[in-house]
Amino acid sequence: MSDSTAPRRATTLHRLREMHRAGEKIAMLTCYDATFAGVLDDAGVDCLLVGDSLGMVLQGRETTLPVTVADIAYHVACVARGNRHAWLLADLPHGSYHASPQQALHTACELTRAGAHMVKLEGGATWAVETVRFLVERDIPVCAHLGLTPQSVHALGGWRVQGRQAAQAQALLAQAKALRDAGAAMLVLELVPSALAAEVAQALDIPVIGIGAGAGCGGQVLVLHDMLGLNAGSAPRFVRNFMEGSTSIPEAVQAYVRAVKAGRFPEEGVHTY
Ligand SMILES: Nc1nc(=O)c2c([nH]1)NC[C@@H]1CN(c3ccc(C(=O)N[C@@H](CCC(=O)O)C(=O)O)cc3)CN21
Ligand SMILES: CC(C)C(=O)C(=O)O
Ligand SMILES: [Mg+2]
Repeated sequence: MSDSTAPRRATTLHRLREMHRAGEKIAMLTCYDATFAGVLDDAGVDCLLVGDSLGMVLQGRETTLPVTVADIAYHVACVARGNRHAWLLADLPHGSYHASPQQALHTACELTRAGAHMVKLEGGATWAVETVRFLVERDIPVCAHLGLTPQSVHALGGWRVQGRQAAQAQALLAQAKALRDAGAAMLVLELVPSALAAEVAQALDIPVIGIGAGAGCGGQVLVLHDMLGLNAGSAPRFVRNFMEGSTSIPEAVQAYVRAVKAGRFPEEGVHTY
């Protein structure tokens, strides 16, 4: 934990690497507007992600696939106005980076113009690795995303845990290393068994941020609405409602940050696979 008397500085990529080397867990939440950006930033959330999950939680769609670059850019601009310290990531939405590295660069620049510090893209196939390299060579920080990649939900056959079979697990580990070698500065691992996530996190020197991937990761991310209990009944198992035991939203977000930093969330066997 940093000295609470020192003025808080903006979270940079350099600072995230320092935190990771020092073993401090990184707390990330999704965020889609200026008011919540201020609340999350004040509560000590290190990274805000304008996720394409906004298609589901804000737009009411069944999947993230219909989300456009304009949708993400609009919410990035909103979040950037309310944020003061947090590192700001934006998802590259479905179909906005698959055609070519040039298309990915064009999309990434739209989002950096809107205020994003880093872009996140899904997948670990050769084309995705090449796209990561292309962006990083042009000084755009990139976060990779493996495991359950929601933009592939139809190809994967649903919201299913990934990497349960040994061959799948080895492929995921190899893809993670290739993405790191291509310059990805962060990796999100979604819905994978805890043991595999811990193995990946240990094999890489970059922060691995888990969602449904166990406490062996270098940090955690949740969808904001889920951790505020707004998805009750239909929330996946890896979600914890931090409004339980809190009397306000800022308090719930602080509880999330504390639980992540202390390694108390996620709990093995409760929120894990
Ligand atoms: N509100 C929200 N939260 C999320 O975490 C989220 C989204 N939306 N949208 C995009 C994806 C979809 N996600 C999901 C959705 C459902 C499950 C789910 O029901 N999983 C089962 C496990 C299935 C298995 O064992 O293979 C579960 O019981 O948790 C998981 C992730 C994660 N992402
Ligand atoms: C859940 C996170 C990792 C995400 O990609 C999103 O919110 O879109
Ligand atoms: Mg996403």
